[in-house]
Amino acid sequence: MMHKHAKALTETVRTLTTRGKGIVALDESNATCTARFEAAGVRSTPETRRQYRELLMTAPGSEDHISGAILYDETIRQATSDGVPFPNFLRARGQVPGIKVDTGAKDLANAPGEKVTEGLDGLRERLAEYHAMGARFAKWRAVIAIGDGLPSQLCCEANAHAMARYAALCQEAGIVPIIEPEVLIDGSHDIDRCESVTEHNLRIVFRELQVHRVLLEGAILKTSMVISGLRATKRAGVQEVAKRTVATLLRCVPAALGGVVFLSGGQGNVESTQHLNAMQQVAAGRAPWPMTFSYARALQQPALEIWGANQQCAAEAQQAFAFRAQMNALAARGEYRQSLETEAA
Ligand SMILES: O=P(O)(O)OC[C@H]1O[C@](O)(COP(=O)(O)O)[C@@H](O)[C@@H]1O
Repeated sequence: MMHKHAKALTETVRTLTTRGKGIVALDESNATCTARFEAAGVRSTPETRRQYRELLMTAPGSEDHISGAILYDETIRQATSDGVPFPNFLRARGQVPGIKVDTGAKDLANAPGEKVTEGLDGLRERLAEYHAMGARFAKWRAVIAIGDGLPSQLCCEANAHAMARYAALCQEAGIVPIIEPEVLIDGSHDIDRCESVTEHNLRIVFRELQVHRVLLEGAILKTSMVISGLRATKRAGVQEVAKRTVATLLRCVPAALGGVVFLSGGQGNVESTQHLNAMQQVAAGRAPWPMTFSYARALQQPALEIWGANQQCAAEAQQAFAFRAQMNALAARGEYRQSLETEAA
């Protein structure tokens, strides 16, 4: 069956995964944004959130490295200080505006310690509105926790089902779905455990996408890396993470998929860049889909610290953001070297 929006969807995928560019996630829900602002010493209000997102979106030079930005419902309705709606601003700069459409991960009934992501109610209508505002891609994040006996089959299946329904509705609206099943880094598990959970879960996700007739060419996977738990006694090194992640993706992700992007999930900034670079090198000539970044924290953190300490330092914060975007853009080509971090300083 030819999908009625196949052409538009695959074009959006192509723009988002342009070689040497990646996606910035600016879609923190108000609760997450407030927690990050408070840690940086900033009061979280609609206006401070708008100022901060404007600072990042308008950072000079970042447009060379960023293909699209994921916005939050509040943000997509906001505008630059000159009154240009954010989605219009992005489009004028050649960047694709995107929108987070899930309404958050809630406790999953009968599954203690596990969550299911909500947001399907009214989604068709919300997607039509976002499309009219200029959004051409969307994001939905499910969280899979590793623990004693976790994740359960129930949790993986409930989340995959919801994600597939979300993806099908997005494509019906001419919007590229980013499907983000995040295997959380929290815990003391080793990399073997992360690999088997990631593999098991990805198989369920792609089976469900197929059941719901999702056009793989018009969809993007946003995944966590195969990595040791944060509290693991012996954490795997950069090369190991790269090899395991690429091997797992090659095993589970159909070749027809439009692209694979990574979340940073609590890794350090430089660490996230190193991992992307190493994965690109490991995958060279083997991966059938483009791979790039879709980081929130790993792109924003230095900028937020500068701006949080002194809101007069907006230009410096912008430089810090554009710099991380540049480092990750190099990593997306497999051309990053850690010495570039200090050379620039
Ligand atoms: O506020 P939420 O919905 O919990 O989302 C948290 C963040 O997680 C992400 O999916 C991934 O971000 P990180 O790269 O910081 O892990 C972002 O897109 C999003 O802003």
